[in-house]
Amino acid sequence: MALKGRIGFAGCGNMGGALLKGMLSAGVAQAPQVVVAEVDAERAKQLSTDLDVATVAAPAELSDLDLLILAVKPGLVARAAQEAAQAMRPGSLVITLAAGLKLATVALALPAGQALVRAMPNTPALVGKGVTAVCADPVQDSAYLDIAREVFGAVGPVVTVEEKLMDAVTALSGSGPAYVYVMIEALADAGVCQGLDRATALTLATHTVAGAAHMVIKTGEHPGVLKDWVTSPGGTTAAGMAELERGGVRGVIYQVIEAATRRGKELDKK
Ligand SMILES: NC(=O)c1ccc[n+]([C@@H]2O[C@H](COP(=O)([O-])OP(=O)(O)OC[C@H]3O[C@@H](n4cnc5c(N)ncnc54)[C@H](OP(=O)(O)O)[C@@H]3O)[C@@H](O)[C@H]2O)c1
Ligand code: PRO
Repeated sequence: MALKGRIGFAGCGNMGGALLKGMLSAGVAQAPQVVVAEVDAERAKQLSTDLDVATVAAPAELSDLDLLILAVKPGLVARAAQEAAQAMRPGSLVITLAAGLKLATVALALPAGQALVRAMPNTPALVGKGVTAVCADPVQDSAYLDIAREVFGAVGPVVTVEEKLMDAVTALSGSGPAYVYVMIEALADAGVCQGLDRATALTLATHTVAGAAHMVIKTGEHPGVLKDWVTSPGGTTAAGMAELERGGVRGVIYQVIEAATRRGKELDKK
């Protein structure tokens, strides 16, 4: 379904840009509805050239918005929200993408009663393969959460969580693509180490990760079952698995998610 009304972005870098491109490609928004406030002049020029959207230099120049997406770094959100607040129409919605920042913290920078949703998307939204968690104050009209689900539904599945779990979401799926890229890079490097040429190794590594993820999605099987399909008794995979376990990869992943979750909580206190 297409969104109605005017949509503004305050900041449109890696995440905002991925979301905007994904929304336009999916047809959930049309370029003439969108105005982007972006302080980076080069980035703004590229957005207007590549996506044909209107741009302004700062959130204070936004006007008449039905939806505002706050997509600046967490430390800049309060200021951008204060500047953009004058642009909001009655009945409008603000969506914050900021890692760590609680709804209550962002609400302090907005007029009393402004509808607000907190979302944690991820950058694969750019190619329509994102995944997003959303949350809102339970006393708020649930229609606003529906609008947010529509926005992010254009670029992948959307889950709704309690706000206390948003830092865990951020650690897992918000930051997660970076961990997977490291995995792809490491698989390719290790293939090169065994004599494969780099391009071949990268193709094999990338499609192995994508294919394995698709198997989980399409078959609905537990990843442990799918792992067993690959692992012949006494075979090559079992030999590799033994090294994975000796290296403590599962434990390291728990620590990674724990550290990133902790960092999310710190961001709200800065
Ligand atoms: N990147 C991700 O994977 C990801 C995933 C989920 C959520 N998020 C969240 O999304 C938000 C944006 O992250 P990002 O990685 O997209 O950051 P980013 O790439 O730095 O993009 C933010 C953009 O906003 C610009 N900007 C800064 N202050 C501004 C202002 N007052 N008005 C208008 N534009 C302004 C920045 O310009 P300058 O560079 O010149 O400052 C930059 O171009 C963060 O809150 C982050 O926690 C990010
Ligand atoms: N990128 C942001 C960060 O690293 C939030 C999730 C992904 O803080």
